[in-house]
Amino acid sequence: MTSAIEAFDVVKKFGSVQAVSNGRLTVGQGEIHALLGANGCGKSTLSKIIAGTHAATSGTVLIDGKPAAFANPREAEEAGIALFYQELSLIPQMTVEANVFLGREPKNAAGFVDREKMRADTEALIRLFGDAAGNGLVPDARVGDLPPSQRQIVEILKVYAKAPKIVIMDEATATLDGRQVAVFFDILRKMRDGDVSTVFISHRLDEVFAICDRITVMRNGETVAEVVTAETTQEEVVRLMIGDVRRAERRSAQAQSAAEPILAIDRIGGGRLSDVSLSLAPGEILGLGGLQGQGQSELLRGLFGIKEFREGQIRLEGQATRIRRPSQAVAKGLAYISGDRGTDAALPGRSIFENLAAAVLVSERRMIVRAGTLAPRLADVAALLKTKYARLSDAIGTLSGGNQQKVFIARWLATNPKVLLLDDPTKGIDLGAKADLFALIRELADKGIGILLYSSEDSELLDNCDRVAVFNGGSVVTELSGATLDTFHLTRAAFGDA
Ligand SMILES: Nc1ncnc2c1ncn2[C@@H]1O[C@H](COP(=O)(O)OP(=O)(O)OP(=O)(O)O)[C@@H](O)[C@H]1O
Repeated sequence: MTSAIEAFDVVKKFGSVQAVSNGRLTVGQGEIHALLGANGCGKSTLSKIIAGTHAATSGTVLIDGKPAAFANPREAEEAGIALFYQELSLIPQMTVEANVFLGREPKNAAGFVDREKMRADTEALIRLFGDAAGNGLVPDARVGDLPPSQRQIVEILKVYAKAPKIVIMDEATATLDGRQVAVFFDILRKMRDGDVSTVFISHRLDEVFAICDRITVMRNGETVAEVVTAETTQEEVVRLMIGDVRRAERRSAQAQSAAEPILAIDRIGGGRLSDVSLSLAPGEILGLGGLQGQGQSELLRGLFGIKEFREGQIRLEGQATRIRRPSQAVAKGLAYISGDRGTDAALPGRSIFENLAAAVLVSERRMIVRAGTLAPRLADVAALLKTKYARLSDAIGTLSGGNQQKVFIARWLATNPKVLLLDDPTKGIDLGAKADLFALIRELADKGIGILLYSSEDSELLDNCDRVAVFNGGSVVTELSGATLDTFHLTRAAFGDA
């Protein structure tokens, strides 16, 4: 029997970025097939090539045994392929029915949009979800008024409204609750019975093992394995995802259990976060791990008062504390550094000196300073960071990204913080600068500062943290230290198999 999808030797370059270097995917008719791999390994790119959203740089895609060269998603759709977009494609100002049938509205004999049919068909689709659709999900509801889970259901319905033969579901369950996921899986199985083929992309191993017949694993742009779900284990699949990694040398965990925590957070919740409890010892580097967007940045931003938590308690050096604004956080000895330098940190167009001075001015509540008194203080801190600049009066933009980031760390050091909140601080900086930064971060920890570090790169956490709390769906699913602080345990917990 010919396969529904057969893709091989697929290469995709975006400029100098090689998103897919050797993609391969074979999906049978009436099969639910998982495409798995770490963040950024090329899953979305490969599936968008199959669905006609991207043109491959080279390679072969066969649909039902015939070469597919779709010029655009519309042509792929006409060939029976429907893609669920990770980044929702709905138009919030329009109704559910208008979104579901956008661009494909049913017409009556006179050639006008057949509103009754559109409504009836939308109702029938919503009924697929039964009670799990929840209140208010009706054809004439405005999509922008629906909560995220119902918007995601509308996106799913939009896919099935096309009566596709091949469906690509990219992170389609991300905001669904447990009952909605169960109903969605029933729908997937019914479609499978009707010979629809599904490519199922998910970061949740339990879902993959619950619903998928086979699993293709990608790593760094390459397909590395294809396995039959019933013949493998979650542990085996995690090993395929991470490949051969030599165990990182572990620094011996410092004896911190005796020390009173410098920061303790208890059952923090609200927004993406739910029931997060953590404790940070002085001198400790506590990593926040897991896949991107699982609540790590929200926690750091909340601690810095950028957005207040709805529930839970924070204690700083044993004292219950509320932090409503960044200025309060600074006054209490917290410092926050984000890797999004351009948006969060820089005073663009201003001098290195002004950028260095910003944090001191906030923490000391000073409006006017004489450069003469501040300059030596800040120059010392900058020197500590091995920052390479000609003059403090040069514009911040004259420094490389790595050196700019050092400036942003340096300016907080001048305020003598107790806790450093590092939010993916090395994003986009080069390897040498990273090594300098982490050496500095460890030096600061050795001075007794407590450090919370979120990094989107697992290796940074494994190489630099004393402990790592792994986030999944807004909660801490496990804490790794000592013998469990390795790639295998981190990946496994991040994918929900704690
Ligand atoms: N339009 C683009 N331009 C430049 N680079 C891109 C583009 N799309 C993807 N990339 C890069 O290609 C690589 C693969 O990305 P892709 O989105 O396919 O990964 P993924 O496995 O789907 O990741 P995730 O699990 O995070 O969704 C990444 O390094 C990404 O930054």
